[in-house]
Amino acid sequence: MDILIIDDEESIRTATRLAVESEGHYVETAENSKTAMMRVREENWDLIFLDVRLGEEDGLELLAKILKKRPDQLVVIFTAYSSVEIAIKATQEGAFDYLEKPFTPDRVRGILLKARKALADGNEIRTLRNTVTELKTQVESSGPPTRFSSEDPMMQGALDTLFRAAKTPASILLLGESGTGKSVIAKTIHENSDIAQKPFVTVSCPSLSKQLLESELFGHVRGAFTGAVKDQWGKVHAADGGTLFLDEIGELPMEIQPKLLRLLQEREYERVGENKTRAANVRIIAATNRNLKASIEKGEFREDLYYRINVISVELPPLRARTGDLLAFADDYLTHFSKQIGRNIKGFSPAAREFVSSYPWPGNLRELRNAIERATILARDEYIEPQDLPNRAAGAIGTPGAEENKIVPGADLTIQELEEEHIRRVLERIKSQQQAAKILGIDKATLYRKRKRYDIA
Ligand SMILES: Nc1ncnc2c1ncn2[C@@H]1O[C@H](COP(=O)(O)OP(=O)(O)OP(=O)(O)O)[C@@H](O)[C@H]1O
Repeated sequence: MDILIIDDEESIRTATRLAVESEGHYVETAENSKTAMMRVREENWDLIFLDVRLGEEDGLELLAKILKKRPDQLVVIFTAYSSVEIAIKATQEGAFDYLEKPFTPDRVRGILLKARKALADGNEIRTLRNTVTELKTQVESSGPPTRFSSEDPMMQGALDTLFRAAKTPASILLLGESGTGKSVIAKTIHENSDIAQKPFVTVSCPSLSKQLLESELFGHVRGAFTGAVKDQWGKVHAADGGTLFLDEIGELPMEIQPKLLRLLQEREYERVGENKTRAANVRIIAATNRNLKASIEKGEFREDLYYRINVISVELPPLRARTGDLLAFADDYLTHFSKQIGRNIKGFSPAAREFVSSYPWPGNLRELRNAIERATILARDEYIEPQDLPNRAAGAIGTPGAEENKIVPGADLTIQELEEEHIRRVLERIKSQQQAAKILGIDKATLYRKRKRYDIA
């Protein structure tokens, strides 16, 4: 584990360092809260030991700051013998455990074991969360029928290229705004390929930490990192002979990019913590809503990797540019959802049709689909009316009933509605996901999950 010891007394720093290092962990120390916070901001620490009294400074105040920055951080508080109240207060305020001074190496060992277990459990929970996201995506895609015809020349060209490329082993890069159907197309390309009988495996690049993502892709061996309690194969192995779909590849951390490049160039990879080189036999389809050329310029994406995945690249136009297709999608969704919930909705009123055609649908097909599903449930009559469509859409074209102004703290809103609207507005203003996540006080992976949950483009 990587461990930070924060104490103003040199003797305690040294004693703890020796006890921890003798167990094979990496240790750094800090003697005041300023240095400590700097290291907390810069690095991920598996465990932090923190003295409750840091000279003139209050260790509990520092605890609060650390947990604000990193809510899942494990912090063990050093307390003086018999100050039980402080130990209780610290654990109530989020400390993982406490250690009474003077302590024995055995007690430190006990805490290290407990921390290792907690980290392993945390990793498992994160992996499970990711699996749930995947399953949700699968359930979502088993919804309404998919339509692969278009009135729009750009979309026709894109579909033509994709269906021709499907039969070849070439890597494909799908570009387009969120919700334009990149994941659905990736699956369809696989189903129309010669390897359709083999697995189709998705990796969501932003939804995991760098370390978990690397292990998710390539697998790991026992002991490769904290929480790697047994050998595990990755998704490259799971997709053997089939297609590996890298969703949101623009979010792939720089450190993993050379490994993906090697996978594409040499068809080789290694599991994390192992030297044995393994052969990879997968076809890669990647998708992103980012401008990868701009990412290259900013030094966030490798140019050589870009050229490797860009063999066949296809841009899916946003829904607002496919006006000729809008109503066809809306009708498909309506037919599907009214059948699903057993309602006999005959169609859209002329005003609702006008509405659907003129709203820009920034969340693209995903937003349209959700709006129609909701309208099918809410419709009072046999025809969908504008007021059955979401308020956001209504507000956008100035229809009475717009409720934009009701989105204020203290109004009749659920916390979720408030959160959704806040995230939406920050993202409308701030284009960089990194910066938006910073403003919102969450990490990029959490922002990604929330965007998916609320269908925010
Ligand atoms: N060809 C299609 N026909 C009908 N509906 C579609 C089609 N493609 C996508 N959709 C609908 O839009 C939803 C979003 O599609 P998808 O997840 O593929 O978008 P995406 O571009 O991958 O989004 P993101 O960038 O956010 O991952 C799907 O769940 C589906 O309901």
